[in-house]
Amino acid sequence: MSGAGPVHVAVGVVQDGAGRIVIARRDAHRHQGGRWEFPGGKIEPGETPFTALQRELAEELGVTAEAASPLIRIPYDYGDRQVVLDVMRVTAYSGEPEGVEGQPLARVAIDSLDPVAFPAGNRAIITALRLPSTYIISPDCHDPDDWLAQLDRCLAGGTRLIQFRVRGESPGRDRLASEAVKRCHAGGAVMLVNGDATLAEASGADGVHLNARQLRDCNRQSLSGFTWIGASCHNGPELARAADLGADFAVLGPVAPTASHPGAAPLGWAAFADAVAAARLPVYALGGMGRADTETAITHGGQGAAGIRGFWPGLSG
Ligand SMILES: Nc1nc2c([nH]c(=O)n2[C@H]2C[C@H](O)[C@@H](COP(=O)(O)OP(=O)(O)OP(=O)(O)O)O2)c(=O)[nH]1
Ligand SMILES: [Mg+2]
Repeated sequence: MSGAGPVHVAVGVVQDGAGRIVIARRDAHRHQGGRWEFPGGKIEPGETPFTALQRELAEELGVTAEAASPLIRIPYDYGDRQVVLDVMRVTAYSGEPEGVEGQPLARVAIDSLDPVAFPAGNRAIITALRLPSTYIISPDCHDPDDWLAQLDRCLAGGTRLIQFRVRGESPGRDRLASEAVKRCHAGGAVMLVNGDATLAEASGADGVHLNARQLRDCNRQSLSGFTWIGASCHNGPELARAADLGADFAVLGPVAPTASHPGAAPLGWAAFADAVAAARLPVYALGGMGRADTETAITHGGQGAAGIRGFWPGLSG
C-alpha cells in the first residue's frame, strides 16, 4: 500500500432541509481518528469521484445521492499519508442521513463548523463553504459620495466579499475605509483592505489582501490578528506560498486580457485549472472577468470570479 502516491478521496457536503451540514466522527483508531469529517472515502478503481461518493454515502449515511457539483479539490500532505480530497456539494439526494456504520453524526450550520475539530486538510473546505462566488474589488475613489453610493448598490445586489482598493494616503481615504466597513457590515458583507494592514486594523476591516510583494515578504505572525486574509497570485508557486502563510483564499490571474494590465500575458482557463487543481486554498479567477465568468471559473475548479470593471456598478464596458 505504501509508495503508491496520494490517496484519492471523494468527500461530500450533504445539507439537511435547514441548510445544516451532516458531519461524522472518525473512529479513534483510523487515520485522523477522533476528528470530525465530511462523509466520503477512497475512490476505487473504475469509479469517478461522483460514483465513489454515491457508494460512500449509501454505505455511511444510507442515502442516495442524485446530483453533486464540485466545491474544491485539495491535495494535502499529512506526513504519514498524502491525500487528494475531491470535495463535492451534494445538490440532490433521497433518504434521511443516519450513521449506518455506528459512527456519531452531527448536523451543524456552516458558520458553526470549527476547522480545529476536522483534519487539517479540511480547513479549505470550510473556507470554500463560507466564501461567495464573487469577490468585488473597488476602483479608486474620485468622489467619496459617488463611491459609497456604488458600494451600496453592490451590497444591495447581494455582494458579500469586498476588497477596498483605494490608492494613496489621505485622511479622506481613512474615513472612506471606516465608512465602507460600516456599510459592509450592515449589509452582511466582509471587507478586506488591499495591501495595507495598518489601515485594515484602523478601519475595523475583517482582513487584509496581500499584494505579490507582501506575499513574498510578510510572515504568519504579522497576519494573526485578521479574520480573513486574501492574496494576489500569478502562478502555482505563489498559490503554495499563500497556503503556507495561512491565507484563506487567493486570486489568480490574469486569466483573460485586461485593460488595467495590457502587457501581462493571460493564463487562459486551462492553465488556471491546472494551477487551481494543485492549490490548497480556494482561488478566484481574476483579470478580464465579469459576472458571466463566475460559472466558468467554478467549472475550472475555482471558487468563482473576482474583478473591478466587470463587477463595480457603472464601470463595465
Ligand atoms: N471521508 C473523509 N476523509 C477525509 C476528510 N478529510 C481528510 O483529510 N480525509 C482523509 C482521511 C483519510 O486519510 C482519507 C479517507 O480515507 P478513509 O480510510 O476514511 O476512506 P474510507 O471511507 O474508504 O475508509 P475505509 O472503508 O477504507 O476504512 O481522507 C473528510 O472530510 N472526509
Ligand atoms: Mg469514509
